[in-house]
Amino acid sequence: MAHKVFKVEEYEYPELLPTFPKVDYDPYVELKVVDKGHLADPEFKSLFGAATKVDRITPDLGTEIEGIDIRQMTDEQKNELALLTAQRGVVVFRNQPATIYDMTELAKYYGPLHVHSTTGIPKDPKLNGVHIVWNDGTKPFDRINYDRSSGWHSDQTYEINTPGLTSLKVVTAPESGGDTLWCSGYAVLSSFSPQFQRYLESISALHSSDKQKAQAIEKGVYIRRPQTDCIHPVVRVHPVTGMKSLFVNSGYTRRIVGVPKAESDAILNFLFTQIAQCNEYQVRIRWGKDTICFWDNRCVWHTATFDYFPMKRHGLRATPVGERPISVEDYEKSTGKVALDWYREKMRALGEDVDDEEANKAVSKIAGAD
Ligand SMILES: O=C(O)CCC(=O)C(=O)O
Ligand SMILES: [Fe+2]
Repeated sequence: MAHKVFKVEEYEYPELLPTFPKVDYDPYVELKVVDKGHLADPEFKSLFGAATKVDRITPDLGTEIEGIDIRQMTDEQKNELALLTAQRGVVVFRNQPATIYDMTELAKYYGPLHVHSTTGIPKDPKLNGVHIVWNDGTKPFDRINYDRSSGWHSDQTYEINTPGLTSLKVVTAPESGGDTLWCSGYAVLSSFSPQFQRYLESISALHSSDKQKAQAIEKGVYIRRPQTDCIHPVVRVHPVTGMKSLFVNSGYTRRIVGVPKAESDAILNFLFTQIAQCNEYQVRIRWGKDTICFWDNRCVWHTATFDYFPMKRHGLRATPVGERPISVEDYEKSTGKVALDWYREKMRALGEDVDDEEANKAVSKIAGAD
């Protein structure tokens, strides 16, 4: 079957299509980033006070806010957005005239921008910190080779400082389809037994850009920074919420370090499957004209949906990096606080209590241990 041809000259945003310049970036070194969420009013008075509607899309993650133009936010509102996204995982704004230049300015408020080493960037060098999502709608989705579980990922976890408060605007959305899903890393972790959580808290994993680089080489794309791999704790603590989040993903996590390969494979496969299957901890957002979604890449995963052939889809992402992932042990040592468990905090907020002893007993009963 002959595929239709995409004509740049007929397209609305030709200047925002991906380019692959032959430039060399320096390798990343660790950056000190202090999260703006620390400065926020926990009651969100500035942000919610100015909003006309605040809707919790699911009980556990995703909030949609109406009545705010993100270009006009005060510093107080920006700080509250950081805290809200750290708590709710995803925050959605509709009808936003903000351009990718506005989104880039806002992202810089939160931290240094991540500059990608292989994916397409707009030709304006001022936008070299922008990641482009682009599907020209000329090729049907490859159903045969698609690895379903590998769709779920968090962004660029092979870096030392991994992305934090990320925003995406789909400037050309298909008429229907092309939704994005997010899943809560806090909630998935808390769904495991206390024993298994303790094990996960004690290990680290290798994250790699290997596959992304190999794909780029296959397409003849120039690699703008040498390959980066990094070892991170499997459970990281969000510095603002103090909550533990599961931090492995099928896109970039290759190996749990220091354990037999069979154990690493079994555990990673189990975790990746859980992420894809926990629909009670997921939210699915339909893009409309001028929708902008913010997510906290430290505590959610995301995946796109390829159901829109032969329509086009074009997204622009602004990505500030956060702190180098903090393990439970380091967090507790450096702050003197106990890292929090999402489910316990949720129950506490509902006036209930959860006893680990009880949970342990329940688990051993199910396992037939007594
Ligand atoms: O296209 C999407 O919905 C998400 C793409 C993505 O993974 C990203 O921009 O990081
Ligand atoms: Fe992504």
